[in-house]
Amino acid sequence: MAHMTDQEIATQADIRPIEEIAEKAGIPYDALEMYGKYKAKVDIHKIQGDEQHSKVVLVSAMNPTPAGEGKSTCTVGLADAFNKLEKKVMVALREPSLGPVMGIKGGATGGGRAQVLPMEEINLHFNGDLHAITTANNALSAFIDNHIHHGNALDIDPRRVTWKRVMDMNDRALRQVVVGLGGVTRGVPREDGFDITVASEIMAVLCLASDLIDLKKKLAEIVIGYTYDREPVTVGQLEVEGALALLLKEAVKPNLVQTMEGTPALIHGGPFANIAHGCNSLIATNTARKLADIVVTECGFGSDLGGEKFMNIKARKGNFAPDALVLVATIRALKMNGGVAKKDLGEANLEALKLGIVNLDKHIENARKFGVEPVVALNDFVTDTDEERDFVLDWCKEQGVRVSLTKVWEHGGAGGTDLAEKVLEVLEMPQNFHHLYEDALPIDQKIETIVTEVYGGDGVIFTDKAKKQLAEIDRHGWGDFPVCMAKTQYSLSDDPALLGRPKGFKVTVREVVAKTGAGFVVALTGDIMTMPGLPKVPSAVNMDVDADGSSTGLF
Ligand SMILES: Nc1ncnc2c1ncn2[C@@H]1O[C@H](COP(=O)(O)OP(=O)(O)O)[C@@H](O)[C@H]1O
Ligand SMILES: O=COP(=O)(O)O
Repeated sequence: MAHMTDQEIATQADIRPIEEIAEKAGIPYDALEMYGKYKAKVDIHKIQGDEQHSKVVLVSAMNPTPAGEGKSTCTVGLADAFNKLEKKVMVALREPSLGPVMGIKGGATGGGRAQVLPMEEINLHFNGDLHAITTANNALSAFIDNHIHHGNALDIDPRRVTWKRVMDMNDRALRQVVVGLGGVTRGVPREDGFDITVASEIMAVLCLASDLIDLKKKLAEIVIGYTYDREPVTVGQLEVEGALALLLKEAVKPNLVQTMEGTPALIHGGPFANIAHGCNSLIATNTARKLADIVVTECGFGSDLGGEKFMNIKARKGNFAPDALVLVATIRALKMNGGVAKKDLGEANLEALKLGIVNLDKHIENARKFGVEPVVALNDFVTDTDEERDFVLDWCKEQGVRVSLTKVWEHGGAGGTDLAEKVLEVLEMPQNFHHLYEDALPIDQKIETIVTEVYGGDGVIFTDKAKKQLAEIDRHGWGDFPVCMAKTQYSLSDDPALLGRPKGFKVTVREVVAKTGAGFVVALTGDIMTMPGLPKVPSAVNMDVDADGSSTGLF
């Protein structure tokens, strides 16, 4: 299998009609809205069940290499392992963005023998949710500029429109643009810019809404900018929340697909975890909780990003708690955190491993800060050496943390049964989950808490701009919102070059932006960008499609 690509493996897999998968999941046929033979959307109002009976296993990771350490792969493989152990299990994943697909990161459907199917369709347009979110976001931009053009009754200051256009592609050329050029018939000139769709507040609102009506309520509460008197202007004041909800009425339904071993999977919502909250939707997770005894779900990048935001944002707003946390680690990521250059990560290097393991140590500590017991999944690469594997396994045992040499990429569910057994031990333990901070803590202190407790930093430097924005947030009464940190995924700090377990650093917060529809405040740190750029040689150059529609190069 080593010579086969993920796409080749997925294409050769035995895929079942989606009705069979729905039946296995306990989803009634009349709740399905078919999207071809192998995909469907689910009408959640036709799903019965008690969410509280389900156990939630969250899959996070250590700080990753640019390729990713196998969270999606281990999420799928662990669920397949539970399936092999005859547990009633479902997977809840985020859906891919075309930015990383065409760029460098790849898709979000797992890998090897631990993938969700149909991989090509999921990684390209899937059921159209990302396009619907892009359209709703940009329709709002059009409504804003149209309002300003036609008399501006709400007195919107064109210099203070905070709502940005989006595109689901990495395009640095669109980070800053000017719209409304060409004279009086073409609108009012103003600066604008594009974010990538997965950083849109529309995405965040869709992921945190409980249903379509709640979505519409959250949409109405989005602040799109400020008046000349610095007062916030909302979507509700533009009276377009109904139109936006209409554009999203299909996208708000979760998508049912399957793993290569026939385990039911709900894929819905796809915010990145470095620039957004990095968790799939509450609708999908709660639907899975109603249907399955165990839900395996993932969050982006490491415990410092997706993990922290799952605990402090998604679990808080969803009023539930994770029952176990799987920390995916790889020998290659440990070596990178021990100072090995990316090009040399394939070479055995025990010394670097000993240095880099401090990064994993911090992520184990982070899990326990939330009162959630971690299980380390050492995601095994065929290039790893026994000496390296043994060092990590022995180290974990010395630290008193459960660890499993996980081979789901190579063997599917059969490669994850040891991991599943260890997770089951944790699921038997009493739940001790707690948030890191209470709602009433001021925003700046929430940020300080995250930086010192989760990142291991010494404190926060707020720019003058951020300080002014904090004061405005307090003035408008948004201080109770949780915080969504926008930070590099490579380092615990805001400096991507600081690997391992940096100490004595401060994080610089350059901007603090209230997302009043989603109900959180985004703190932009370091040089993080909300519109990524493409690499010099994007993955796109390896892609092709022939006359019968069969594609190549989708990793
Ligand atoms: N154990 C493994 N051996 C080889 N390749 C792997 C392994 N685990 C993951 N991969 C590959 O690494 C890439 C990233 O995996 P993915 O699960 O998407 O990571 P993440 O979700 O953490 O970003 C995928 O191409 C996948 O096939
Ligand atoms: O938001 C980032 O998610 P991954 O860790 O799955 O790339």
